[in-house]
Amino acid sequence: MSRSPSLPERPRLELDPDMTPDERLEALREHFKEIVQVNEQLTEQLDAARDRQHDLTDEVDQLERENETLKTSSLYIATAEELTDDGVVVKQHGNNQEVLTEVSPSIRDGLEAGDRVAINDSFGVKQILDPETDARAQAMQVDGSPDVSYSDIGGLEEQIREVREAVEEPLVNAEQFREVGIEPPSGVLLHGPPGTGKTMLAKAVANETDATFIKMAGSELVRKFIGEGARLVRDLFELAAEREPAIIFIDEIDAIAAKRTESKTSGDAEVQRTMMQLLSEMDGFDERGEIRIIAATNRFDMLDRAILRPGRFDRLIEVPNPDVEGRERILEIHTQEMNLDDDVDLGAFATETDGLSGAELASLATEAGMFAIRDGRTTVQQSDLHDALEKIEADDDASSVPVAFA
Ligand SMILES: Nc1ncnc2c1ncn2[C@@H]1O[C@H](COP(=O)(O)OP(=O)(O)OP(=O)(O)O)[C@@H](O)[C@H]1O
Repeated sequence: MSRSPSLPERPRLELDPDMTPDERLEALREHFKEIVQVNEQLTEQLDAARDRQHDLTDEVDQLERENETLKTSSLYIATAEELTDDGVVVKQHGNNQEVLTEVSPSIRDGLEAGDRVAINDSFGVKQILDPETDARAQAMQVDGSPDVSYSDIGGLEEQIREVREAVEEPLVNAEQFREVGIEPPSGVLLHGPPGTGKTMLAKAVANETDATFIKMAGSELVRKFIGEGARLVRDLFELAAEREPAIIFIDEIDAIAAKRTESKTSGDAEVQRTMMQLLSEMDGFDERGEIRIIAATNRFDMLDRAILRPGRFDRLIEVPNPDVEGRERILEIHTQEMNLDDDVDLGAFATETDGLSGAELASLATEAGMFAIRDGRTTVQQSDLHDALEKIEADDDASSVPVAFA
C-alpha cells in the first residue's frame, strides 16, 4: 500500500521590531504567498486522498461482491497445469477443457503446477485445494482388517488355491522363497465377468495375511482425478509401504492400462502417464518388502500387453461365472443366515440359474427374502427363489434394452 505524502511545513512569519514599515509590508506579502502555496499543496493532497478513498471504496465493493459470489455459487474443480507469465493454464475436471486464466497475486504465490484448484464460471481461480490428503482419501479405500474369508467365497476353489500360492505364500513364507531362490510373482491379475468375486478374493488374502487392504479403482483415476493419476499411483505405493504388510488392489485396471488407441488427445496422454507410473512402481517392486499387488479387470481383451510382461502382472487368474456346483455353494453362503423352509432345494434351484454371477446370486437370495416378507411369511420357500429369479431376469432384460427405447 502507498504511504500518504507528508504535510508541507507550516510557514512562519518573522517580524523584526527594527523593521521599517515597508520591510514589514514586504515580509507580510511573502508570508501571504507562502500560505497560499501551502494551501494549494494541501488542497492537492486532499484531492488525491479523496481519489484514493474512491478507489478503495470501489475495491471494497468489488471484494464484497466477490465474497458474495464465492459464498453463493458453486465452483468447479480443475488442475493447475502450468504457470505462465500471463496467468495459469487450468484443466477442468470432467470435461478436460484447458484454458489460460488470470489469477490474483495472493493465490498465485501459493500455487504450483499440479495443484487442484476451485474455479468459477469464468475459469477464475478462486481457491487452492489441499491436494494430497483430499485426493488420497477420495481415491483410495483403505481397510485395516477386511472381514471376508475364503469360506465366504463360493465355487472358486482353484482360483483361491492359485491366489494363496502367488500372494499369500510369498507374504507369510518369504524366507522359504529366498532359500529356494525364486522370485514370487510381482502382481496377480484376476480377470473375468463382473460380480464373480474378484474383490472378495483380494480382500480374503488381506484378511488371511493380516495385511492392510488398499483399493484404488482405475476408472475413478481416469474420470475423477484428472491430472493426478500418476501422483496418486505413487501415493498408493507410498501408503502401502507405510502400512505393510499390504495388499494393493487395483480394480478396473483396463481404465489405465488399455491398448493404445489411434487418437492422441491429452486425455490419452494423461492415462498413459498414469500407466507408466504404475509400471515403474512395479518394476522397482523387489525392494518393497511385504507388499503384493492384485489387479482386476472385466476387459482382459483390452489390456496393453506391456503390463503382462514378466515382473509385472505375470500371474493371470481367470475368475469365470460359477458352474452349477459353484452356484449352489454361493446360494448356500448367501442364505445361511436366512430362515429357509424345508422344501427349499438349493441344488435343484442352482441348475436353473445358469449364467448368473455370484453378485446376481447374492441379490437373488435377498430378493427371495423380500418376496417372503411381502407375503407375510418369516420363512423363505422354493417359490420365492423362483419369483426372485424371474425378477432378476426381467431386470436384466430391461437393462439390456437399447437406451433409445428404454
Ligand atoms: N464367488 C462368490 N461367492 C460368494 N459371493 C460372491 C461371489 N462372487 C460375488 N459374490 C457376491 O457379489 C458381491 C460382489 O462381488 P465382488 O465385488 O467380489 O465382484 P467383482 O468380481 O470384484 O466385481 P466387479 O468386477 O464388478 O468389481 C460380493 O460382495 C458377494 O456378495
